[in-house]
Amino acid sequence: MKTFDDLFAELADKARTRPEGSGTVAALDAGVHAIGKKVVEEAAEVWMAAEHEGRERTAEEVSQLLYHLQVLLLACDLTPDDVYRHL
Ligand SMILES: N=c1c2ncn([C@@H]3O[C@H](COP(=O)(O)OP(=O)(O)OP(=O)(O)O)[C@@H](O)[C@H]3O)c2ncn1[C@@H]1O[C@H](COP(=O)(O)O)[C@@H](O)[C@H]1O
Repeated sequence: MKTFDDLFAELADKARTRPEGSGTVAALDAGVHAIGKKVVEEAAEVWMAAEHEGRERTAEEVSQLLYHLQVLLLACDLTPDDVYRHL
C-alpha cells in the first residue's frame, strides 16, 4: 500500500524527470492558480462524499485531495517536512 510519503517521493521524481504523459507534470506546468482550483474542487468533493456518499467514496475523495495538495507543495517548492513542522 502506498503511503503519503511514498506518493510524495514518486511525484517529486516525476517533477524532476518529467516523463511523457504524467498528469503531475501537466498540473505543475499549469501552475499554482490551476492547482489551487483543483484543491478547492477536491475539498468540496470530500465534503459531499462525507455527507452523502459513504465511507469508501469519502476515502477515495480524500486520497485525491491529498494528491492535489502534494502537487501544490511541489509547485511551491515545499516538502511534507515543511508541513509536519506545523502539526
Ligand atoms: N493519486 C493520484 C491521483 N489522485 C487524483 N488524481 C488526479 O485527480 C483527478 C481527480 O479526479 P476527478 O474525478 O475529481 O476529476 P476528473 O473530472 O475525472 O478529472 P479532471 O478532468 O478534473 O482532470 C484524476 O483524474 C487525476 O487526474 C491523481 N493523479 C495521479 N495520482 C497518482 O500520482 C502518481 C503519478 O501520476 P502521473 O503524474 O499521472 O504519472 C501515480 O501513482 C498516480 O496513481
